[in-house]
Amino acid sequence: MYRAMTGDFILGMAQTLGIAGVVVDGVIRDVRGCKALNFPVFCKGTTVAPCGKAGMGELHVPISCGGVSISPGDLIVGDADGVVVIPQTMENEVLEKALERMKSEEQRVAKVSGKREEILRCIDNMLSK
Ligand SMILES: O=C([O-])CC(=O)C(=O)O
Ligand SMILES: [Mg+2]
Repeated sequence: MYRAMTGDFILGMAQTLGIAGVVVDGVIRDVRGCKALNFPVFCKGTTVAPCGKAGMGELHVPISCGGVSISPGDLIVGDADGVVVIPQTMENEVLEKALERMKSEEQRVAKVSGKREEILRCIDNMLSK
């Protein structure tokens, strides 16, 4: 069984210290308490097994999390669907593309919203590709 990387006690302290959120390349515990914190936490699952504390760790060094390389200064963005890492050097390019994508999604929804014929045309179009 995997051991927890953290639980509601440690996460509560992180929140109080002003940390914006936590991404764990592993599992956490104390789910009910973690949810009650209303603090962003991303993890692979949950467990009952407590953490095995192992030293101080390091700050401001490149890491690998979930198989993704992350350097100090990179943006970590998460929502209900998951987490992405945006390299600092690509920040503006990714933001620009994300805004374009949001706009085209809005247009796509507006085109079919409440319109049966448009929905059928849209489905035909998607299935013909
Ligand atoms: O397993 C641990 O010691 C971590 C824990 O429960 C917590 O932070 O609440
Ligand atoms: Mg605990």
